[in-house]
Amino acid sequence: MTPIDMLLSRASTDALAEPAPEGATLDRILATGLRAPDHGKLRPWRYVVVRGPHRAVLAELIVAGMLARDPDVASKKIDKRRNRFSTMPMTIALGMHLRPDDKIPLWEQDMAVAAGAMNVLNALHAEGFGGVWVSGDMVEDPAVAGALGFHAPHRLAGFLFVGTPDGKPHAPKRPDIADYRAIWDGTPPVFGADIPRKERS
Ligand SMILES: Cc1cc2nc3c(=O)[nH]c(=O)nc-3n(C[C@H](O)[C@H](O)[C@H](O)COP(=O)(O)O)c2cc1C
Repeated sequence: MTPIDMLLSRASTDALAEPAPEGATLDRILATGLRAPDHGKLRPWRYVVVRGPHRAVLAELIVAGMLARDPDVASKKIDKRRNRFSTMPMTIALGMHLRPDDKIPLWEQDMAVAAGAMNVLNALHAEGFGGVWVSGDMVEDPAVAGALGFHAPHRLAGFLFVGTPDGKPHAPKRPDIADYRAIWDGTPPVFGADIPRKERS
């Protein structure tokens, strides 16, 4: 598979089984995150790997936050979240070590973290693993972020669920690049993606 075929074939999935990457393989995968563009060399990426019995501890923290925010939250919702966080082979909390007073704007720091996460997802795929980036109200929960080591202004950007894809094909239909690229001719381009389907020729 060429490198571009590898990038084009990556697909998010939460249908994940053991094994998840470990040791030197995991470090190599995470090291790709640190190759993301990073204006000002602020190095905002932080990865917290949650494995084994600690998954259930994180799941309970997340559930406690859900109940604190809404004591009437549906038990189905709680069960689903508890189950996901305690059974995914591995969760990687995506931390953002942010510097609000730096001359590099915060949005650029956020983007460096996002670019790093994308590299990690691609590296997982390249090594035969899989994953998905998830978020939700727990990302904003200071108790969850604090337990993982992030106190304001530092914060979470979400979680990667990581493991080995369950074997079923994960090949979602992708949009056509023709609708998302333009060759600029000096006038503002109109993208096919922004034209309602029924109005497209
Ligand atoms: C910051 C961020 C947060 C996301 N949060 C969720 C989420 O909570 N739940 C979810 O199903 N997908 C979430 N997604 C989308 C998935 O990660 C994924 O991109 C989507 O399912 C499409 O799959 P693909 O990556 O194969 O295109 C999030 C993506 C990003 C970038």
